[in-house]
Amino acid sequence: MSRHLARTRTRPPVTLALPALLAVAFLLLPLIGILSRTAWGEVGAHLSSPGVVQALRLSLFVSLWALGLSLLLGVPLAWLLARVPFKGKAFVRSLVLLPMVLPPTVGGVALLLGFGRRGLLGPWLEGTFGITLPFHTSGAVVAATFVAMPFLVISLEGALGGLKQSYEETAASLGASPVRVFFTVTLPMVAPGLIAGAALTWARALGEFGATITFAGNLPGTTQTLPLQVYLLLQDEPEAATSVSLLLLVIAMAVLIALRGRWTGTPVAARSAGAPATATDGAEAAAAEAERAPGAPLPAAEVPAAPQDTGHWPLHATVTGFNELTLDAGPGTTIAVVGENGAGKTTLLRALLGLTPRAHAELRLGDADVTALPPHKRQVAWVPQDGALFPHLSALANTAYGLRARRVPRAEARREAQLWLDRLGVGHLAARRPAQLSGGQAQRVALARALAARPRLLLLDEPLAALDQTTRARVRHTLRTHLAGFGGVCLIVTHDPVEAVSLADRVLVLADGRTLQDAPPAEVTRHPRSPWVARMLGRNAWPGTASADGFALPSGGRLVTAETLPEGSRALAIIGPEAVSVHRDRPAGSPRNVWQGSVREITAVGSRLRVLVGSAEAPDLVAEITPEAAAELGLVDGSKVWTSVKATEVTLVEL
Ligand SMILES: Nc1ncnc2c1ncn2[C@@H]1O[C@H](COP(=O)(O)OP(=O)(O)OP(=O)(O)O)[C@@H](O)[C@H]1O
Repeated sequence: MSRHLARTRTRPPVTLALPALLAVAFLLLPLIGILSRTAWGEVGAHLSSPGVVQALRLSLFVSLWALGLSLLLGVPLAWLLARVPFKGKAFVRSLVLLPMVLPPTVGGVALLLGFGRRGLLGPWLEGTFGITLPFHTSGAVVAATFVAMPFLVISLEGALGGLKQSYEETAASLGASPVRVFFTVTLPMVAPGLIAGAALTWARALGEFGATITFAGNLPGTTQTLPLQVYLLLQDEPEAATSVSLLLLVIAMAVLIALRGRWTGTPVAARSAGAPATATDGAEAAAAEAERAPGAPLPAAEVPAAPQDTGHWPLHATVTGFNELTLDAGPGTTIAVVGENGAGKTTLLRALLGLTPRAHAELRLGDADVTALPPHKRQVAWVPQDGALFPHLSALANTAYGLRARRVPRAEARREAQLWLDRLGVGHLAARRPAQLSGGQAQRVALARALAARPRLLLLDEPLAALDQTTRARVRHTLRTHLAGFGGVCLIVTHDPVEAVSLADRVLVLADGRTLQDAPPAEVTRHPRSPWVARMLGRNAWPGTASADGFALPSGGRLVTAETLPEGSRALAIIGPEAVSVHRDRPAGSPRNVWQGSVREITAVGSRLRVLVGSAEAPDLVAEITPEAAAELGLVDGSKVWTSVKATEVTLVEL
């Protein structure tokens, strides 16, 4: 394999390879110079001389302080730049980067004019705190911090930028305050970027020269750090200077090799950092689940008692902005939210969470008006599409997260979390990290985590979308069982008609952010109010106008119907695919709607076939027939057929 790869690897063009090699040589030569001129026998003596030891100690002291200050100031600054939109952000970012491109001596002059004795802040610092920065070790710290902090800020900002915000938003929906979210979710998840930035910052502070000598001076034991020593030694003892340079070189190289380029802000890679394995790992995940028999949901009789608030939380919401709608639902109602792409489903959920300025929700849960509350105080739990399990926490710690955020003692929170995991059939996986779970298992843990947070409103954004068919059916069953005991309202965004019809008590159809239909599944299936919903539910839906003798199609065709609507009213004619008959020859008999056409597509749905027939006389029509019937008719793509629909099988829905 590797030999094959070596053979197929393309040779880089000489015009690019040559300058690149020259660049490497250009960077390498000075290092070779140091190595070749080092008096290896005397390195020990040079590095242990009192002056060097003193400078080394001072360098470590100054660089560690500079690192501490950079962390203290730079971490919040990086967070602000990455997370908060504000005016002048480009200017602040340029300001952060400035010390990286400014000649360090110019930086030193600027520091003198800012913090020096006669600088802007100097007299105040001296008068109030008795602090004089120049010619003092604290001055060396300030100079080192000035030049080194940008490395921390850009590295961390890059890492924060690559972190999906759904983790932090989910944490907030589980009740964690912004500060708690920052320390328990954000920081651990960007730890590689933070560590890399910190290492670079420290290395840069250790090597700082120009700003220090200009601003803090070159006083032995006070501000004379190792790089300043090198400069002095170069004049009197060049060999000692080479030995000290070698030391700094080794430290810098060691830091860079250890980081292996990570400082440029590598985002947390989905799978490796612990995002759940998508269950589209398919058969493998399903097989793994089946194999772990203890993972099957518990039969209702064996389900441990729900450790949740036993309250009942009706919902009343008035949403304005992109979404314009009012929603009322009794406790325990499950509502499927459906609509075309861009209809405003996610925006509605985010408005209820208080997470978007694009829509505003006046929200009442039970007796409490939570409109003015921030997301973490609303008790509205959210399960985003990918589950957003925190990759650095075990399934148990993930599930206990909401309880811990509500200050439930650790032991109690873990006990309750374990109960929820047991209820959802994943109790045996409590110790696993999300990366070690299949998609179906991860979704159950995400659901357990949301329910354990004792929400009063539950929002599930396409909870089963990432799962394969087998796992999807199993998790749907689990979901139905456990939503049954939930005392609040549950909104499930879905594109899957089976999910909408089988899970929900009501289907809320959105179009352009508004309610197009809000009715029980049976009613929506029978009387869909838009062609899109009808098609989503697998039905034929033809828009047209009611006429005296039936239904007029815009193309000029006519439909014979048993029911009638006031003449001229706009309506949808709904025809179930099972009500469409397919024939080889023109059918004779009772009054029927009959069209001639040709088969455009045949697809399998479960044990039946759906046949799409195109016709010049009527819109496209889908028929559902058995494979045996299809074989008898000899149907293939392009077959000439006749379709018929009884007048009594056409339902008219006034628009
Ligand atoms: N942050 C945003 N800024 C501006 N417009 C946005 C933003 N987020 C969404 N939109 C727009 O708002 C509309 C509704 O988006 P939303 O994500 O709520 O739709 P959806 O029904 O969830 O769609 P989908 O089924 O594709 O997920 C879309 O037209 C979308 O382009």
